[in-house]
Amino acid sequence: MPALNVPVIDLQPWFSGTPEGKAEVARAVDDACRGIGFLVIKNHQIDPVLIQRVTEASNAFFSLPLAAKRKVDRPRDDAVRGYSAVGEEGLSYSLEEAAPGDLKESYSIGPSNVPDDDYHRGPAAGAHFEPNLWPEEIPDFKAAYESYFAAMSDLARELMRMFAVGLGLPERFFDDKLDEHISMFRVLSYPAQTEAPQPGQMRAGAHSDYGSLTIVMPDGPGLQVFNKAGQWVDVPYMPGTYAVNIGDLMMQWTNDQWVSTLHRVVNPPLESAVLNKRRQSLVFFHQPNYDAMIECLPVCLAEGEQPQYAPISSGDHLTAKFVKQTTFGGTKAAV
Ligand SMILES: O=C(O)CCC(=O)C(=O)O
Ligand SMILES: [Fe+2]
Repeated sequence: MPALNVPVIDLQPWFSGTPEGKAEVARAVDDACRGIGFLVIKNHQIDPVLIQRVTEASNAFFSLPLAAKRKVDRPRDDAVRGYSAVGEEGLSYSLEEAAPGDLKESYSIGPSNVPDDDYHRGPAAGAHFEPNLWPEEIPDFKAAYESYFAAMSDLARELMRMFAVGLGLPERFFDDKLDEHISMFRVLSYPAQTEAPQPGQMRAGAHSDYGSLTIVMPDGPGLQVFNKAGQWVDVPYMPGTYAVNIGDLMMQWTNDQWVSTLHRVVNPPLESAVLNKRRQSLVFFHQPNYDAMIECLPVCLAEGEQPQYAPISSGDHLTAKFVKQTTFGGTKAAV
């Protein structure tokens, strides 16, 4: 019987480092990834002061006048950097569903301090190491975002180690496929709603994520996940915890043994002064090195079973998702 609700997993035994503690956490993580594709983690070791700094820098950015935000506008469809305004992205486009744009604005960055060599700047790198944009109005913005990106990269590597142990692989199996990861960090700001949304319009429409895993720090409820019984259930909101989910790439790597689940962010009740307020979430989309090959893990194949997917590089997998979105959405693609 798969899990129908999102489990809360305490990572302390993993970080304490005993073999039993690590095995226990890895087993719980593996169960969650098979059953519902989502977990909430506590004792994740991320400094609350850093979370606060990024939160405040983001509050300051989204409070700027639109013209100031437009100075760091997303440069191109294939370059997810900088600012996107309300309604410019629709996550459900990736499902080939026509729906109005999401009721959110966002700011995105990728890796910083990228070396000027062929691997990072040559044609094979495509737009994966596109330079970041920085709003000059907020002094701590760049430092806070870069530190947070680095902290998330470390946590994601640790989660991938839990994944490896949970799947029965050596703990460091994924390490060399992540050391040049092409992840994205996005802060999403969902404004308080002043009028009823259009039919089908949400803060974030139903979608699955693309990459290996996503680490989300919301500042309030609203995130829901579609479980194997066909019900939308709330992801437990507990201040200070992260929601983690796996993306399509991880599902493919495990030959569908793990599930990349549909999720969405629902609208607040329009009339409620308490619940209808701006919602901000810090979202880290982890994506392996562009040249890492995503090829059915042998531990995920039963004897005589065939892989369901042809091997593909992480970079091509991501690019294919963007192409699908821009083609269908006809507007700037979301992540
Ligand atoms: O804001 C959230 O809680 C989640 C957003 C999300 O699922 C996404 O941007 O992919
Ligand atoms: Fe998502």
